[in-house]
Amino acid sequence: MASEILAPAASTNHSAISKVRVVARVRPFLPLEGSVKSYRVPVSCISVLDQAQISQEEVTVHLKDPETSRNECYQLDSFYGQEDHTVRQIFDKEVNPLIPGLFHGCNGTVFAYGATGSGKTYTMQGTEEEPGLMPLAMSRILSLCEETGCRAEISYYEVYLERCHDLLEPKAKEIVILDDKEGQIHLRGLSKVAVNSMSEFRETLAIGFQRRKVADTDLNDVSSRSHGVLVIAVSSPVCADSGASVTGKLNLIDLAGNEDNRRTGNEGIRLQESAKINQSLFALSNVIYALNKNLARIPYRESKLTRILQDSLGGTSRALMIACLNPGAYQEAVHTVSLAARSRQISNFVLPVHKHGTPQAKVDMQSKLQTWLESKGKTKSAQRIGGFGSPFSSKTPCSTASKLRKPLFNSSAKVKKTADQSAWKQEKERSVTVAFGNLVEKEDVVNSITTKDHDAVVKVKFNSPRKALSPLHNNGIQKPMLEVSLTDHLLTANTPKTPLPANGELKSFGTPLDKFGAQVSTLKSCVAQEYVDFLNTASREELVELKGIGVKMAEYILDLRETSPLKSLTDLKKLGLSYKQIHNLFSKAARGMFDRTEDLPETTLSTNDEERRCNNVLGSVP
Ligand SMILES: Nc1ncnc2c1ncn2[C@@H]1O[C@H](COP(=O)(O)OP(=O)(O)OP(=O)(O)O)[C@@H](O)[C@H]1O
Repeated sequence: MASEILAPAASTNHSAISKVRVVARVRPFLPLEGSVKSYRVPVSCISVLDQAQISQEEVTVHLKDPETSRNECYQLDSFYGQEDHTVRQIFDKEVNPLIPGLFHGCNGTVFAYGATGSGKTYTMQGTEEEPGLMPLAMSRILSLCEETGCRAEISYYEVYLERCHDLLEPKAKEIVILDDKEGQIHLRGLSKVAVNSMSEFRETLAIGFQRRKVADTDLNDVSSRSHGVLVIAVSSPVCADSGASVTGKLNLIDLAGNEDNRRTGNEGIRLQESAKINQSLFALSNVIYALNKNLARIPYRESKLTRILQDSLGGTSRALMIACLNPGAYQEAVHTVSLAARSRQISNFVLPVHKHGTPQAKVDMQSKLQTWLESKGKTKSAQRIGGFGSPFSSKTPCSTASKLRKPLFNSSAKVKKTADQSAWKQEKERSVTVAFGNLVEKEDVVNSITTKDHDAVVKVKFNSPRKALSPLHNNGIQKPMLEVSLTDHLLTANTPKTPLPANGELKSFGTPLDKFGAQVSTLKSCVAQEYVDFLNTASREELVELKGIGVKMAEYILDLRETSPLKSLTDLKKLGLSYKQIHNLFSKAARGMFDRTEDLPETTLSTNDEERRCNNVLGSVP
């Protein structure tokens, strides 16, 4: 057994394209369920269309609302119904096959996804009587470690209110999520504990379980308020010849559940937790959507959860998703299974992670991947895999994509840059364009831009379910200035850095009043854009100093602008600031600019003073 496990990766071919495997697990009805709604035996809304399919490679999951008879079908990889009582069955068929790969340096991720109360924690942690996937996996890994002389270490952390906390060795400092140039995720500050036996494992983890945030809600007495992640790392002994060691990691993730707050009865902190949970799960659905649509930019940075799952969705880990289902909750089941079905389309490119990998090996693997993709007619995916998380790429995930995006900004966005704008800023603004591709309400293609850079033609589609910041197409289109009201113009001013029109250009505006109106309008637009630029570059402290932006909003802006810099002041509205707050923010920034003379401290201003003030304002316009 040991020799089979430690055989070189090449001979056992652990490097491969690996689709995310998705299975459904339906928990049984709980004692109180069913009797609440009626006295009849409760009927499950979830079944498999053809029972004979269960042993096949694909199953059709049928969801039917017993009250309205609405129904839907989805294809998944496997199905575990209410009658399959043991988690061991899932372990043997689904998780166990991932374990030998760890000993070759391949990473694996198992994550339980589903609505609150659907049985995620039960499946992952289990109970004393029925161990869950976490202890079952540890037990198997320990027995293989014994045979092979490998070492096992565990880490356990939670993502609570968008912050990562070590649960084995609590610290004041948050754990920092980093990715290396090969796209691998690293957690700075996370402790590791060596584990040699199951009793050590249980003892260590029990403390972590107690520290994890759990609370009583109307839908679950022991509802997880955080995403909990157990990492089991397996390291081979250091090779005497090469000094190399191989480490493979298994992430076992118990996600917090989607919550419908009309039903949870959540208030106060529970509601805040719930908002963060739902936000991160929404980010997860955006990532899955973007991967399925082969979008050039995958919004991993929208939440901590998607950051930690980055390597498992479109990266280099093997991944298993367990869609946990409550048999009495039709709408929740539709939501969970539809996302699960979409996750099945995602491909990862699994390869062993050797601490001392040779460049030659990487090049060979790249050509292998390229050949495979070309044979499948999937060269677009090759670009993505090359760009996101591929160990073949020496560039950061953004760099490949931004190369593709570059011409978009030169030709269609028509952004006028001042000489002092840094390359960093340009890069950020580039990423805005594609980021907005993911932010439009309808799933239909609502806009597409074709542009040329050298010989390549890049077509970017804007087709995502989410609406957030300004869509790109606003960028190049300007309303005639005189038709725009003052506040309208301030809040939508997204023509960056337009210099004031020269007198000659204003002739077409007709009367002197029209000209003046146009100049004022442009001026405001410039100041608004300056302000947006400031918001995109200011430090946390500078943001906090702004009236109306508290610490939380400052941090939210910092987080968000990493991937989707603000395009206009309207974006602040979409971040949750009220119209009045934005107005106050802006008017403070532009104080003095529009004051009437009687508002000023001096009652009279000389022409020179007015000129000077005007020059000051104009001086800020590039
Ligand atoms: N297979 C099962 N057999 C028996 N009881 C189960 C099973 N799965 C779940 N349960 C019970 O259902 C309830 C909800 O399960 P659990 O806490 O695991 O849900 P969850 O999805 O983790 O919820 P949350 O997202 O709120 O944390 C618990 O009381 C649990 O004991």
